[in-house]
Amino acid sequence: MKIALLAGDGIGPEIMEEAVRVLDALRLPQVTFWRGDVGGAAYRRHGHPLPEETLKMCRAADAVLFGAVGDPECDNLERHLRPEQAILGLRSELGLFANLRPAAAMPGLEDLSALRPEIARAIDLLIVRELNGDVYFGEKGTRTTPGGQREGYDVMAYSESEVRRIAHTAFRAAQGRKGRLCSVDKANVLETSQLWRDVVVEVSAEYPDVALSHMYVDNAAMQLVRNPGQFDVMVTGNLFGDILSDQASMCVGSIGLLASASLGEQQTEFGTKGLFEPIHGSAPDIAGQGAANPMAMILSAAMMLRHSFGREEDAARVEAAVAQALADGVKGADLGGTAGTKDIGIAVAERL
Ligand SMILES: NC(=O)c1ccc[n+]([C@@H]2O[C@H](COP(=O)([O-])OP(=O)(O)OC[C@H]3O[C@@H](n4cnc5c(N)ncnc54)[C@H](O)[C@@H]3O)[C@@H](O)[C@H]2O)c1
Ligand SMILES: CC(C)[C@H](C(=O)O)[C@@H](O)C(=O)O
Ligand SMILES: [Mg+2]
Repeated sequence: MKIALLAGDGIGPEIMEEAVRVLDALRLPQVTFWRGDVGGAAYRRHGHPLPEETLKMCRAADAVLFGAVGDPECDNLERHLRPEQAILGLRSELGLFANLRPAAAMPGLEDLSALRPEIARAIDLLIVRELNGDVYFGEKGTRTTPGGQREGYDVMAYSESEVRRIAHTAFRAAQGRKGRLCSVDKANVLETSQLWRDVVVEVSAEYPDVALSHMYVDNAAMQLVRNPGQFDVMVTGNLFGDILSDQASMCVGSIGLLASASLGEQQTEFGTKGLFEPIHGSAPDIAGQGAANPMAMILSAAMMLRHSFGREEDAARVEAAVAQALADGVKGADLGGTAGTKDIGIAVAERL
């Protein structure tokens, strides 16, 4: 099992260390770790946020464990050299079009939520976010209007094949859960969304056992706070999924808790090749302080064990250890506690 570790920027290296601690503690057979440079750190060393050797390493690996990228000192670089281009580049180069972002309340830990416990208790949802298209990857640039003003533009587009393949992923996910799928779009305004909705409806004919509903994204943002328990699987585009998943994290408790899997179609001898990362970023405001919560990173490693290595039992062990650590009061500052990054990693490893 070849795992590429890309720690990246800011809190990335701190949280990655704790995920590796937990993986080491599992004593998995035949694991090889490769370490690669990515993001602002890679730009400084190699002049590019996604150096060719890092991409090569990721192509050769069975799975990629990714920390975070983003560095305020790089915010004025030309866009193609900015740290964020590394994660966007990996997602598209590796064909990772399906981003699974689960958000579930942990029993007994509903008081972590920013919502009232009786509302938070019911949260058990999965956001299926399309990851290779949308306004992220359309033509973009700046130009001058006829009136002489500067104008920025980013083209939003989805082709029907892009929508179809993520719809299949979402329907299949719903079949394995409670059988409900809510497609989130902005079809009342956007042509891209109308096509999205039409294609999702077409695909639904193949899944008569899944109850499909549609919701506009503004309403979905409101419903996530009003009654998040109504959702089972939500499927949406790249931009809406990015925003809604950060919001969902606070419904559970903290952005430091939410993991993700980015999957494509490539199979390895162990499972589906994927990239696994917390949904949060490099958190420059707390980087270097040992204050970041590594749980989202550790839970991303659990998702890797499940999806890329078929090790469901180990994945469940890690998830249970995280829940137990929280139940025992091991909380980072993001959850109002005092535990540091390393304390949390050690506490999880001890509870495996
Ligand atoms: N996939 C990625 O690598 C990724 C994701 C999101 C943002 N980013 C990048 O990260 C940089 C910072 O972006 P941002 O501030 O908007 O988002 P962020 O997710 O990095 O941080 C938002 C807030 O949440 C806190 N936070 C995030 N993760 C935490 C953790 N594990 N423990 C405790 N607190 C945590 C931060 O301290 C900050 O206050 C930017 O450069 C952005 O582009 C990268
Ligand atoms: C860093 C950025 C490109 C990224 C995204 O927008 O996809 C991040 O916000 C995420 O959620 O993974
Ligand atoms: Mg995001």
